[in-house]
Parts: sequence; structure tokens; C-alpha cells
Amino acid sequence: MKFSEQLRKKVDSIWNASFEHPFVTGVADGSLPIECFNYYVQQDSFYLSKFAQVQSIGAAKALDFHTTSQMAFHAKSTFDAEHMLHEGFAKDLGLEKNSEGHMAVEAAPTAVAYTNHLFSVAYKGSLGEVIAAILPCYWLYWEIGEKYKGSTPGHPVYQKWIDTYGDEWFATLVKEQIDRLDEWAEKASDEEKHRMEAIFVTSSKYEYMFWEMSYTLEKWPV
Ligand SMILES: Cc1ncc(C[n+]2csc(CCO)c2C)c(N)n1
Repeated sequence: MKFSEQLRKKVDSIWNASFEHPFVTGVADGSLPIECFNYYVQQDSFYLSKFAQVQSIGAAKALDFHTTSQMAFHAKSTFDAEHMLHEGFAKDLGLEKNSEGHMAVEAAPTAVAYTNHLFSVAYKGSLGEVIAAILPCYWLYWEIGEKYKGSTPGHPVYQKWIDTYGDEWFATLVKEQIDRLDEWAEKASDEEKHRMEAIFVTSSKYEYMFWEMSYTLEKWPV
């Protein structure tokens, strides 16, 4: 069994909880209150800017020129695709920006914790560990896209969100990162593979928590 398949098996119950989370099912059937989606878009804007930095650290940690270039390309895709998608949502939803063009909100506890986890792996770990940390972001969204493809939420913004992750261009990016993980794992020690597995599980839990954070409009207690 490929290493990626082992990891996918390990997180099955965590990912199932994401598939069934009322934020996700609410986007698919249109029942999600719009303030939850607005909040998600604002928090995701913060998340994506950090995610692109983590991908760029991955680019610097690559062991060959081609992989450096591809990881940098992925960081740019986060800006071009994900960020632009969210810019469109922000415009459609009338969300406020500050003077630098960022969403005018404070990053919530879960968004801070998740991005700190990604940064900790990026600064301490190998490229294999960086891929293990960022892969659930790609792969989980891809499975959500596949699962809810064809849903008709009856809201243009929710429809666009569903359509984006069910699209072929996205599948190509995801498959490339899965292959990169498997290639790395072939040469990695058992110790490193254990670390990669633990990192993959932690990111999967944070993905679930990101839905929960958005659904409950999480705030700092003080
Ligand atoms: C919390 C959160 N997790 C994952 C994604 C999806 N995502 C973010 S960057 C990227 C790779 C480049 O497209 C993908 C798939 C998101 N938007 N927000």
C-alpha cells in the first residue's frame, strides 16, 4: 500500500466528520447562514496568506531545482486561485477591507493555532514533513468537491465554492502533491514517516476545527 493510502486510512474518521460537518453540508444544500460563510472567507484570507508562506519555505527546503520551482508555483497558485476566489466572494458578499487590502478582522484562535502548526513544521521539518502538513488542505477539499459535485445550493457564492473544488485543474494540483509525498516516503526513515503521519493527522484535525470555528463564529474569550 502506498504511504499516502496508509495516511488516508488513518484519518478516515476525522475526514468523515468534516464531510458531515454542518458547515460543509450547509454550503452544499444552501442552509448555511451567510454570516458563517462571511466569517470563513475572512479567516481563510488570513490562512491562505500564511499557507503560501509555508509552501514557499517548502520550496526552499526542496532537494532539487525542479521541486523548488514546483513548490513556488504552488505558492503562486494559492494566490492566483484560492485568494482570487476569495476576493470574488468578498466583493459579492460586500466584506470590508483595511487600508492594505486585507480583510478587516482579527485572526481567530483556531486559525492562529492551525497556521502556527504549519509554520512549526515548515521551520523545523523536512520537505516531506511540509508536504504531510499541507496535503490535507488539498486532498480533503478535493474529496469534498468530489462528494458534493452536482449539488445545487441555490446560492451563487456557495455554488462557486462547490464547483471550484470539484474541478479538474484542482485535481491535478492535488495528485502532484500526493505523488510528491509518496516519492519522499520511499526514501524516508521509519522515524521520519512516523513524524509525517502525526503531522498529517494534526492538520486533518485542524481542518475539521476550521469548519467548527466558522460555524460557531469563534472569538477570543477576552
Ligand atoms: C482552511 C483551509 N484549508 C484548505 C483550503 C484549500 N486550499 C488552500 S491552499 C490550497 C492549495 C492551492 O490551491 C488549497 C487546496 C482552504 N482554502 N482553507
